[in-house]
Amino acid sequence: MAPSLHPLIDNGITPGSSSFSGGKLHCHCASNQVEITLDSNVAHNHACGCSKCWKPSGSLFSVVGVVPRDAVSVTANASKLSIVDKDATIQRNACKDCGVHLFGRIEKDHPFKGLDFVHVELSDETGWQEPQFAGFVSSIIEQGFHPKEMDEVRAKFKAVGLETYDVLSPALMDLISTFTAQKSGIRFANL
Ligand SMILES: N[C@@H](CCC(=O)N[C@@H](CSCO)C(=O)NCC(=O)O)C(=O)O
Ligand SMILES: [Zn+2]
Ligand SMILES: [Zn+2]
Repeated sequence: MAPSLHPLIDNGITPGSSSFSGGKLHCHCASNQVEITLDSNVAHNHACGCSKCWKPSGSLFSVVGVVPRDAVSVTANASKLSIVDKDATIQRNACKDCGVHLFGRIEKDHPFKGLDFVHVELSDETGWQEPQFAGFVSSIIEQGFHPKEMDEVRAKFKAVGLETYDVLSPALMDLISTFTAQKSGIRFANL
């Protein structure tokens, strides 16, 4: 059987709703679930093949999007959260019991500072923005995926209408490079 990319992608993509304005996320614990309330839909939602983003078991990819950090609140069982890697750019807050990542926050100077990374599959609601592209695709090889099967993975994304990149999408890479240029003193007119 072909490996699962992600449950939100394998059987085709369901478009989100432009009027949807948020909902709740829950970890996978059977009881005392960590609950996060989001007062916003996600943006830049994407499949991520990197080794750091949380993936549902059996899936090669994570699906992760961003929300303004002011739109994120922990509304139950906050004491179960712990940061996976305090040195990482994205500080991923995971449930100590089930391992699910509830939100990832950037505290250092970074183009995405102010945005939290979240996984909408942890919500029962529908209307979340659908995945827009697949990023860090080649990174799955670093986790043991066979290099010769990469064409099949990229073809599956294409078949459901998603572009694949080995870092992030051009729009996001341009944002990162613009931030880096400005930090080094470059000023662009009419941005
Ligand atoms: N090949 C590495 C890549 C790890 C990586 O750089 N991940 C990205 C994307 S995460 C969501 O898009 C990143 O920005 N990481 C910053 C961080 O994780 O703190 C690997 O697979 O590990
Ligand atoms: Zn849990
Ligand atoms: Zn990632």
